Amino acid sequence: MIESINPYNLEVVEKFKELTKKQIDDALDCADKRFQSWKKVSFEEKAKLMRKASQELKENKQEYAKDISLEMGKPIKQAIAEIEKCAWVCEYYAENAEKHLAPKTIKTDAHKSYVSYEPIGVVLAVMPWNYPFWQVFRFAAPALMAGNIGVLKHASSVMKSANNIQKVFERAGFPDGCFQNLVLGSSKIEDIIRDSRIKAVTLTGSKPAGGAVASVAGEEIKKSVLELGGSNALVVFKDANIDETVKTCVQARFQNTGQSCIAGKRLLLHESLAEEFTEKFVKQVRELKSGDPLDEDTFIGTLARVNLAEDLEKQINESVEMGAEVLLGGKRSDAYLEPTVLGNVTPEMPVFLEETFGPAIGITTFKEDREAIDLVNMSRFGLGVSIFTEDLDFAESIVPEFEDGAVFVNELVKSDPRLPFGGTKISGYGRELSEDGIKEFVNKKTVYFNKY
Ligand SMILES: NC(=O)c1ccc[n+]([C@@H]2O[C@H](COP(=O)([O-])OP(=O)(O)OC[C@H]3O[C@@H](n4cnc5c(N)ncnc54)[C@H](O)[C@@H]3O)[C@@H](O)[C@H]2O)c1
Ligand SMILES: O=CCCC(=O)O
Repeated sequence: MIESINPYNLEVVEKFKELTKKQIDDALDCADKRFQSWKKVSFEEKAKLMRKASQELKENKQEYAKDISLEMGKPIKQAIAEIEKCAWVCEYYAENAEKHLAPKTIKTDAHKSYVSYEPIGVVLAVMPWNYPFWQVFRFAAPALMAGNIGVLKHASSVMKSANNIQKVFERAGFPDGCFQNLVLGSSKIEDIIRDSRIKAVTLTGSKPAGGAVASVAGEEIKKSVLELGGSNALVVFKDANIDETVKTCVQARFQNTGQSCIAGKRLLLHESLAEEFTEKFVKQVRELKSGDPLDEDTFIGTLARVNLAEDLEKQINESVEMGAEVLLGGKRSDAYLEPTVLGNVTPEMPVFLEETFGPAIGITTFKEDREAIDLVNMSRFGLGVSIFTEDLDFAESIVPEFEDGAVFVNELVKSDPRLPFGGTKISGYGRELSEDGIKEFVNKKTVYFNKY
């Protein structure tokens, strides 16, 4: 059985029976058969269904959000915002997919030559628990609009949300088999990737999971997209607007109780403003309200599982043993970890070197701009970086210096359906969202006409 456990009170939310071999086979058959008809459906018809999915999400956001909060401890207001963002991505692709995938004429010596973007078939999505709806919708909306079929292997701890996502597409009127949730543990993934009915795989999650999935896909010569972890830096240069930057950095680190791949996890402060900034930052973090995720006023919930809070506590304790100073928090109770701020953090410490997936941040100071850039690039991760300065020309001049998939100036790194999203280095490869995202799982077919 697969279990969802409420991390706030440790009660079982629901149990789910894993699919049998025969049920998996039937689901893949259904998906494969559906592809034969779905690939011929017009953009207009697909867009109509995708807009219905958006409507369904908006009309029932409370119901879906409550299950997210119960399964992984996300504060309810943030869970509702997640559902609203899913509605947005559905609308975005309903509106733009046809434009993104319009054939592209290329002038050559041919009578006519162009590239057409065609669906490839059934795509497996292996997804994490931190944004149980959003991670899936940002794959599913473009995939379905491109004419592909989606099968989902979600994190075991959010299986109710996974079933709810299938329900959204069913309620919207998508034909059977367009999108199915497979109730499975990760040990079954290898066989599914190797199945000839699966044409490609996308994984959002950790490096070990990404490596395991990509190796199998590689052996089978199947396309993969990996959206993995991050350890984004928040770099505050000496001329930054301190009050605005403090607010943005608190959001960047502590929203979703710190469980976001693109959260700002390393705070790099110019030494000239470090004292004032740290004082204001710690004050605002202290004011964040922890509590029951179902309470509208709660901003910090629990982590999604007790072991995740234990892992983070260990990273904090080891960093403290190496010389970091606890400026706030640091204590854990079951899946709850106090919002934590550490000072005197150096690059050898776990909170700098590793990804910290929860409400904790380490502060490191720098003297020279070059030193800040080097500290950012020192990370093995490369998802994104936020830089804060009033001098936009300076900001623009250093953008090429960063090795990350995204640079945000005076803003936290965030995902937006209109912009490509993805990383470099061990944060993965490929892009989601925007035109780049929808073009990951299509056959870019070269068409060439000669005329005798
Ligand atoms: N880049 C992004 O967009 C992004 C977004 C969210 C989370 N993440 C990352 O995800 C991690 C947290 O999520 P998580 O704990 O659910 O990650 P995880 O890697 O443990 O799990 C992600 C998914 O992969 C599956 N999985 C795990 N091990 C596997 C294996 N060996 N073979 C096949 N499948 C396997 C899981 O069952 C789950 O469905 C963090 O590192 C975070 O940064 C990245
Ligand atoms: O966890 C990573 C993705 C979060 C987001 O897209 O906002």
